[in-house]
Amino acid sequence: MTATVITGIAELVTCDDSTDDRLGIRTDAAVVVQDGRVAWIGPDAQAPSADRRIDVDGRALVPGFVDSHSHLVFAGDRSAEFAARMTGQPYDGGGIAETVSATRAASDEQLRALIAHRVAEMRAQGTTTVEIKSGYGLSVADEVRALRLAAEVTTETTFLGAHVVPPEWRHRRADYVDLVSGEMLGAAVPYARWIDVFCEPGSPYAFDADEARTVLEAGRAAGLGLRVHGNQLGPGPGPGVQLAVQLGAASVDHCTHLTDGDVDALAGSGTVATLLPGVEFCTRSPFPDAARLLAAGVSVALATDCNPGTCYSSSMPLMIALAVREMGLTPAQALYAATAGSARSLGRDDIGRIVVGGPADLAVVDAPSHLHLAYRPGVPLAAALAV
Ligand SMILES: N=CN[C@@H](CCC(=O)O)C(=O)O
Ligand SMILES: [Zn+2]
Repeated sequence: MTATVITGIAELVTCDDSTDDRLGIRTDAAVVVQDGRVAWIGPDAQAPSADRRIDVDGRALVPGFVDSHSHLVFAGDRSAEFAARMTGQPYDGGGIAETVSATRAASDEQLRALIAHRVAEMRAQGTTTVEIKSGYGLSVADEVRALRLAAEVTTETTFLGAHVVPPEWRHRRADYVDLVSGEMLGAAVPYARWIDVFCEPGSPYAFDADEARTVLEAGRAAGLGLRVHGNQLGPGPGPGVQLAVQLGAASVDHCTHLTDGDVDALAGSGTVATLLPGVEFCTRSPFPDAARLLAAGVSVALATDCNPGTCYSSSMPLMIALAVREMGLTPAQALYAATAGSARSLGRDDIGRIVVGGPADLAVVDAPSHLHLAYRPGVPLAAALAV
């Protein structure tokens, strides 16, 4: 039962919703951690003695980031696809098949090492919870393997057998949808908490609204929570947001192209809009207007979508900076979306906040306030604090 007191905190961001900006900022505070949980928060001058002291020496302490959308289980390299895109090639999801081949060819040990490296990279930038999707296996055995390996590092695992129709099934789409909603789902369920679908009607690779509904309803019947990749490729209305709201999905992710009707539907729902600004950045797409979503009363989350195709970045601070610069969020709104907002998209109220009794998932920012996360883009200020 070792207790640690953290002192020297210039700004403590609790995200306890107690203030107008929802950050619940306290200055001159100290935090005591015992057995991995926050045991006490109070004025620095009244900090109790403890077995161990960490002096953060005038830095900010914020909730560890919650990265609620990632695809970390993959092998291979698509940097050439990125370079081609920067010369004008559009993103259409076709490159996913290349990652599927490389991932199937990798051994468990190779994939485990790749995942561990990426998770460490995230922690080094302040992320303490990560959701990880399958979706580069696309056979029963390869999807189960991806989820089994993901479950070794997180409880937030998502079955994405409906990422794209793999090449060997492209002329039998309906049969692939049956496989995903039947045998593959049954094998995936023991390792998954969520099910997700890439719903994009104009794409030859992704799934239309009817196909996506079939997969999601099967997932729900099997006890999984629902998530949707929706309204990414546009322009033009995509059915992903409407489907997510109709089915009561926890989150619809991307939301790059939204109609007024989509915003209204989200505002009247419990579905979180998870924005992935790294994708717009890396695919040269228009950024969605996050301020418009918040003004309408939509719950907004931020995540990296770390994946080899549309955004190979593991950096939540970069997402915060992009959301402020390109999506109209204030630094406070962006930080909230990257912590408590993202936790909400995972149906979690125990993470993304610093509260007594909650887990000590903490990130230290090498600056006097959270403002520096957006103010100093690309500078490695944030890191998870090992207590
Ligand atoms: N849109 C679908 N899936 C990923 C990209 C996957 C890839 O291109 O490898 C995304 O979230 O952007
Ligand atoms: Zn994704």
